[in-house]
Amino acid sequence: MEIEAEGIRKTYLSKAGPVEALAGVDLVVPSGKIFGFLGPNGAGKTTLTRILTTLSRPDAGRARIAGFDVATQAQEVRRRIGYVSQAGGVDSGMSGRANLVLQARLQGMSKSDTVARVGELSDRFGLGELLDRAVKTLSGGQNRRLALAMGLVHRPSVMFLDEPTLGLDPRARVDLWQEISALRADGSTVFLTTHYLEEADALCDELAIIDNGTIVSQGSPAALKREVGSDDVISVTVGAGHARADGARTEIEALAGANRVWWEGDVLRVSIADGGEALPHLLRLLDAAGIEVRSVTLSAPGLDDVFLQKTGRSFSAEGASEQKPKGPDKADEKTDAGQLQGA
Ligand SMILES: Nc1ncnc2c1ncn2[C@@H]1O[C@H](COP(=O)(O)OP(=O)(O)OP(=O)(O)O)[C@@H](O)[C@H]1O
Repeated sequence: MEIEAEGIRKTYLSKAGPVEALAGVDLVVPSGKIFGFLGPNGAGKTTLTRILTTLSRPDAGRARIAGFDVATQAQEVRRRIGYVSQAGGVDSGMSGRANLVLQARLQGMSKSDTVARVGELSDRFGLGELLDRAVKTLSGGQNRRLALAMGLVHRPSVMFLDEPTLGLDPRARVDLWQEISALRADGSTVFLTTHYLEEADALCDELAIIDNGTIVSQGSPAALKREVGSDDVISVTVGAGHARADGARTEIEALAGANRVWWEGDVLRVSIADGGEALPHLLRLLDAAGIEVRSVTLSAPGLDDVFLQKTGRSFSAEGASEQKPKGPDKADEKTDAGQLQGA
């Protein structure tokens, strides 16, 4: 196992009183996988990431990376991990190349190894002439690619990415997903925090969902959705023949796995166990009844259904909306980042 955590607890003391960020977290992450740590804002994702990357100490519990204890063998851990925080750790006044070189030297790499590695990473991330521009002139997506390259300078086997696509437009987000998938193809383990449900679903082999400092569910996205057991919903917008459609209702209700059939205006909805399997049968029934079908959609249960069932609240209502990346001025980020760079 590449990452193991047991009983991790962390409470922050703030002026307003104690904030329990992690209330006993257990995790096991196999190597060579993309592991998603999904939860709404404030759930505890960054706190756990900082503990696993040796930047913060838990109040209780133990964690190991590649078999090394994060508290007592921090140097060993730091050699094996890369961490891209929400702030990115990139100095925006310097060029990308200067950032990469600085990072490599801080990691103790020789000059010749640094030059070779910067060249490799430049090719790999298509950075090219972007490397010689000041970082502040780069787009959000280019900036994230540079931050990812910086995290990879010392060839870590485990990458921690804290909200890697936060604030990016959909195109740049999908580009970055490809880069993250390529890390797995190279054999790295990726631990990724996100509050984007579709990102967790599309990218991760396995997921843990955290809420209020507690893991509420863990498994592959498909297994979590199966566990919830929600039906697919087929929605058919009908044209002429709407009135006649009710004549077919008994047969529609008799379709295998159908649990509920109802109308919303001119849209017929069927809640059914396996929508893909039932869809052709449903369309044949409607056709036989002389009903004009204008459009059809099939929606499968999503991770939002999993969150709803496990917590009793909807994910989107929990502040999981768009937000800006945290700046480097986030509490104790600067001082702690120095620890990792100095490793
Ligand atoms: N330095 C700190 N002092 C006091 N409270 C803190 C501190 N850092 C985090 N917290 C609180 O601990 C809880 C967990 O925060 P954390 O940043 O780990 O959540 P998160 O899941 O990463 O959120 P986000 O998605 O917004 O990044 C929140 O209630 C947060 O306000």
